[in-house]
Amino acid sequence: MTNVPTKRLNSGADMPVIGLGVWQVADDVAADAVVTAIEAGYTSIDTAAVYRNERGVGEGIRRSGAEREKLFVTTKVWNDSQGYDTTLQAFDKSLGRLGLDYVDLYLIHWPAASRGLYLDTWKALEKLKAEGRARSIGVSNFHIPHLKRLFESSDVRPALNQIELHPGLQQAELRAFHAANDIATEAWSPLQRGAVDRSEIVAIAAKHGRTPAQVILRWHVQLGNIAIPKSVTPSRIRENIAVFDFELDDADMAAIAKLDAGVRTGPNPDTFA
Ligand SMILES: NC(=O)C1=CN([C@@H]2O[C@H](COP(=O)(O)OP(=O)(O)OC[C@H]3O[C@@H](n4cnc5c(N)ncnc54)[C@H](OP(=O)(O)O)[C@@H]3O)[C@@H](O)[C@H]2O)C=CC1
Ligand SMILES: O=C(O)C(=O)[C@@H](O)[C@H](O)C(=O)CO
Repeated sequence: MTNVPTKRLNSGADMPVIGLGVWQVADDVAADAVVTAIEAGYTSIDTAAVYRNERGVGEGIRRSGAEREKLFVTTKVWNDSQGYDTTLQAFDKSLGRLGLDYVDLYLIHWPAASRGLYLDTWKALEKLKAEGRARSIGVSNFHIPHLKRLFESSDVRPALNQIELHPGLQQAELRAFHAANDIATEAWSPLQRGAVDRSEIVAIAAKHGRTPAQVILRWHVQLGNIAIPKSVTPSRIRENIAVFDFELDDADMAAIAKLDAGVRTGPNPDTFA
């Protein structure tokens, strides 16, 4: 069983640097994946209302027998629930589906700026944090102007920003902004949706006797990112956290830095609503 190191968030919470993602996973499969992951040593699970598998995640948590306090559960408010009252209602529904009485992290899933509601949504998250029902609060897919607007309207900084981030989209400017403002960077699609077999990555993997996915996840860890690789394959679930007993050297890190192509696999946060 692997022990996953944690990162201290500005909320004071310690978040595992690798967690399990469950986008596009049905309830029953999610439950099995969560059990496998917890048995392998994961304590962090990333879901969202829009994934429609919060019930499965909750079921997996209960089936695993893990103590609630040892787990770190993240969920997110979807775009069509943005707004103060609607976010509070969406949160209650998420908690009900998960079968939990708090989450460790609640995120605004997308800024959806054209809806003009993310500042109101943030106020709702502040209330949930004050009540202890969301132990940390944060955002996802926010760009620097979205974050600056949030800073102007609130003294509570997001604990993290969950963004698309992988070797093909390295987000240097946004990561530097996070670092300067004590916001952790969390990488979604950290494996570029499974496109791990680039020749440069394969060569580094061969050098270390590791898999390409492990090289990419180790790269995230060494950059200081939190990563949430998704897998429903038990061997891969285990593989993806076995990255704490080797190190990439400067040449490896430089070779991966060169793979940045600014290419998104997902929507553009400036326009997605
Ligand atoms: N905030 C946001 O807007 C978003 C958040 N997310 C979150 O991030 C998580 C991860 O992102 P996601 O888009 O799922 O993509 P990932 O980059 O995690 O890639 C997942 C794909 O990689 C495959 N895979 C997993 N491990 C390995 C491995 N060791 N070797 C080879 N292939 C592997 C999986 O296959 P298999 O399962 O068959 O093993 C799956 O096809 C999501 O599940 C979700 O929790 C994702 C998108 C947007
Ligand atoms: O998976 C998520 O968390 C997302 O928000 C995205 O997948 C998003 O829903 C999308 O890609 C829509 O095409």
